[in-house]
Amino acid sequence: MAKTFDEIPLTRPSTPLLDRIDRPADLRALPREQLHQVVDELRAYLLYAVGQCGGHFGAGLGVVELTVALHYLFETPDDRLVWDVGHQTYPHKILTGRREQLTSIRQQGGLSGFPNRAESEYDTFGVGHSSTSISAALGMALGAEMAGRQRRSVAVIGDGAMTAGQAFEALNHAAHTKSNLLVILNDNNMSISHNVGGLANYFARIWASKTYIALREGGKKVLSAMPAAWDFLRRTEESMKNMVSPDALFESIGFNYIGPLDGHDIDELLDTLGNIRDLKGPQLLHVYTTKGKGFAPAEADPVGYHAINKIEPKKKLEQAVPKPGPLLKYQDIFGGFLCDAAARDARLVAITPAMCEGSGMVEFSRRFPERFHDVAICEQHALTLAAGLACENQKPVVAIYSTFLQRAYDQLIHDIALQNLDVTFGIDRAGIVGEDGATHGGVFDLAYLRCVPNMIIAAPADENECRQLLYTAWQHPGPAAVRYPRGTGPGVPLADRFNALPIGKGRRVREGRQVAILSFGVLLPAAQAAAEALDATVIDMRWVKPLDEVLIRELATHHSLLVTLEDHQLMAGAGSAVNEYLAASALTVPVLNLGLPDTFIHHGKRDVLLAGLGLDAAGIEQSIRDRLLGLEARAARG
Ligand SMILES: Cc1ncc(C[n+]2csc(CCOP(=O)(O)OP(=O)(O)O)c2C)c(N)n1
Ligand SMILES: CC(=O)[C@@H](O)[C@H](O)COP(=O)(O)O
Ligand SMILES: [Mg+2]
Repeated sequence: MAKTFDEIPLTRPSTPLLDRIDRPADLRALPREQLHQVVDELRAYLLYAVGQCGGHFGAGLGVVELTVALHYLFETPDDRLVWDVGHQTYPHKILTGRREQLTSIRQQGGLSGFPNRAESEYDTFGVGHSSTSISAALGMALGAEMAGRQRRSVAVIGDGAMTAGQAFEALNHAAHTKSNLLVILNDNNMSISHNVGGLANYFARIWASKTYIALREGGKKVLSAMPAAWDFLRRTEESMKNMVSPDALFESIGFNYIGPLDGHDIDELLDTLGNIRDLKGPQLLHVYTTKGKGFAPAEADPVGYHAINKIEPKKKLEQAVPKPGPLLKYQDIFGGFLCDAAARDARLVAITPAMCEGSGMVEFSRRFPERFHDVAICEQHALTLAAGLACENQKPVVAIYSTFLQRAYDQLIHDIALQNLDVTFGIDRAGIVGEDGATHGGVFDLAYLRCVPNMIIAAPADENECRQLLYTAWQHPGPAAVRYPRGTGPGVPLADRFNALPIGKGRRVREGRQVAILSFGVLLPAAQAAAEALDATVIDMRWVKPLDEVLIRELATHHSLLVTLEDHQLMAGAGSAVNEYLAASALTVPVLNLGLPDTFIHHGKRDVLLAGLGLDAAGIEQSIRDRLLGLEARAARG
């Protein structure tokens, strides 16, 4: 039985076997009997390492045995192992040559928090957004077949990730191609929240039936001596089997279903995987695991321990679970808006694709359960569901991370904007998100929203403006989006009352001369600091669409340099919108656009990354000074 822990070790545990494993071949050289010790050492080291640096926690603990078994029986990296979401791959990274770097994970210059092809040959596919693993693994299987290569292809997907449409698109196609593909369903009955939906219930019933079968097997010996009782059980068994036959769903679409197995029984895993790894055609192995396995507090609170902060020495364990601080997070501003607006208007209904906690919706879900919908990891469904609600004159709000909204772009255009339906988007994690890195960057939403007719888009500068702009957007009788970042604001007090702000109107923050800084969103404080040094005008633009064109025209007339500032890709962002207006209006004032360059911004601390990109006060000031010098030099040349 695997060892369990009730504290996160603050000193590195002794891991003599693990220390000898610098790549899976070293693991495979060990006798099978030693794998129990490898599992215990790997779990102990994982606890220690994540305690040292913070990061995703429960999911990795839940796949320690599975990771060992997979790298032991499959010839990785030649056999392709594709993880889904990838937040559970810290054990995988430890076994594939990154044990000593694990404490650098999610830090600038350190390991990525997800599999990354540029990081290791064992990271066969870059993930971070869920439900892509089966498609990718099938593509690899087909690719190997085309190349005449004999290699195995394995996708490891969680029960949460399995709720997304793309997972079933891939299952459907795999059944069609009949490729040699192993899909391992890692079922811990958890998403980040508790998993929801018919699929989750189905999986739970399978497990219940497993218990039933164990009872039946156990009972057979006793009952067979009691014909009447045995007859009753057999009749009951028929009805139970129809209700919970585990293979019904997957077998009926063309997969050979195996399981469910105890995903923490390394011997059962090794035996089963050893038997099925060379079976032909699409196979689905269903394993049951516990999120947070082996660490009692995480097993008891898999939501709270989905990710943890770095454990500060001498601080108690509870410091590990992220707790609210003195400043409000933007997600909490959003949650407060939802509750206050819902209390006034029964038409408010809120939807999240499996991000209830991260979107600040826990209180709303408790106070208004009948108007709260966690639709599982189903962003496309979330948006069209909102469209349907709007058709019935409800006023739906979709809470969605900027990066995950990318997955439902057609639904936004085709189902909502084209029909000009009254759907409000609370777009969280807009801008650089920090430790989650490039897969989670919320840096494209202005580009992909701005060009959609009927959309209006707001970018608040602080907590109070966020609340008021959310209310304004929600009041608006059409598609409206408000984007705000991960983390806390500058501490601006919230006005109790809702106060709808004029749509498309900016706010003068500082009167200056020569230079006007047009700030779109939360970089306003940095703009203000730079403006003090430059005696520049500062505008909180508030709206990316519609732009405050009257204000821009006035600024262009009275300043010799306009500077746009945004936490978004420069290409097609808010600055581009200003440029387009100036060009269309034949206004020739010089413009300096400040924002994110045309590259992916990898993991690190958000503020440090922003400073590194020249988007802190010093960087903004320097960029403006450099541009002014350039203008002066050009003027001097005549
Ligand atoms: C498209 C997409 N939507 C949402 C998320 C956020 N997210 C990360 S992990 C997770 C839960 C995944 O559940 P499961 O696959 O069961 O993995 P577990 O954490 O239970 O091991 C979610 C919703 C994501 N990564 N990608
Ligand atoms: C793996 C994944 O996609 C989520 O766990 C994500 O990391 C959550 O991000 P936040 O921490 O910003 O809520
Ligand atoms: Mg799960």
